[in-house]
Amino acid sequence: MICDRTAPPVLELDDVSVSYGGRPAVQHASLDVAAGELMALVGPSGCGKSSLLAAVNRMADMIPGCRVSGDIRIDGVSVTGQGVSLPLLRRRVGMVFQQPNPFPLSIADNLHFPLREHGIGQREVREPMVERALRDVGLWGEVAGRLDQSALTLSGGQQQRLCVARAIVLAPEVLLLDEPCSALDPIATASVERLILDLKGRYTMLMVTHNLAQARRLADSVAVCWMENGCGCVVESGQTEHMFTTPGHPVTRAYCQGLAG
Ligand SMILES: Nc1ncnc2c1ncn2[C@@H]1O[C@H](COP(=O)(O)OP(=O)(O)OP(=O)(O)O)[C@@H](O)[C@H]1O
Repeated sequence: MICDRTAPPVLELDDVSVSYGGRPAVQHASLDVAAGELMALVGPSGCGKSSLLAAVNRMADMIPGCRVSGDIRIDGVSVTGQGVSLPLLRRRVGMVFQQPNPFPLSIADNLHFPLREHGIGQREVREPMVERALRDVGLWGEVAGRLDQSALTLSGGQQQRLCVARAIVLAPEVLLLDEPCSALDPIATASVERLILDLKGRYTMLMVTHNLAQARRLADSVAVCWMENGCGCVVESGQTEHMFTTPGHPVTRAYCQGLAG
């Protein structure tokens, strides 16, 4: 599947603001991510990129003093209200963090664990799901003979690909990636970038990156966050090549050409 911009977006952020202890961090952010699209969220440090990701999967709910307003919809249904099941939301929205963070369990159990947590109790049902996820991230050939070994014995790039496998084993509708390569060396970065390219079209992804060249290499679309009046905002979003070659906003022009930020 190629990303389909004619269909209604899978992920919508509609006038989203996030504050901590009453202090605004990001205000009035609106974004649409189409089915199968990879959108890169770029911008200087502190302009609220991670806060927006935390609003989508409601990790923000766990941060004392953090308040999110506006609406976030997945497949047209709001995920911001009181009645939303957070376990179900976490199943629908996978997340990969900057630092590879496999559980201190075996390679296989890193994937069995979330499946068990979400009620898939029978090992014989889980096993093919685990294998499929490991194949999807290109790890199966590397780990098939050592599934019982600790995940911590894997290299950094393998650990991050395992974390992607853990995020997709539950077949989420949306995948959030928070600087997924920034803690990796160039070789591991290349392997994770190849994986992200491979997942494009199959998952709807929102990825924070500081690496503009990476955003240009990987993303279908780019949203630029910026600080205005001491608070983060999204100044412009659009298709990647347009954002790098003919952006509409002077901030985008300066940032994407490396003149600011
Ligand atoms: N748990 C928190 N408590 C208080 N303030 C926070 C918290 N998390 C983030 N902030 C503040 O919110 C603002 C936005 O931070 P956020 O981490 O979302 O920005 P970012 O663009 O992702 O930055 P970076 O690129 O450095 O990761 C910053 O001023 C930050 O200090």
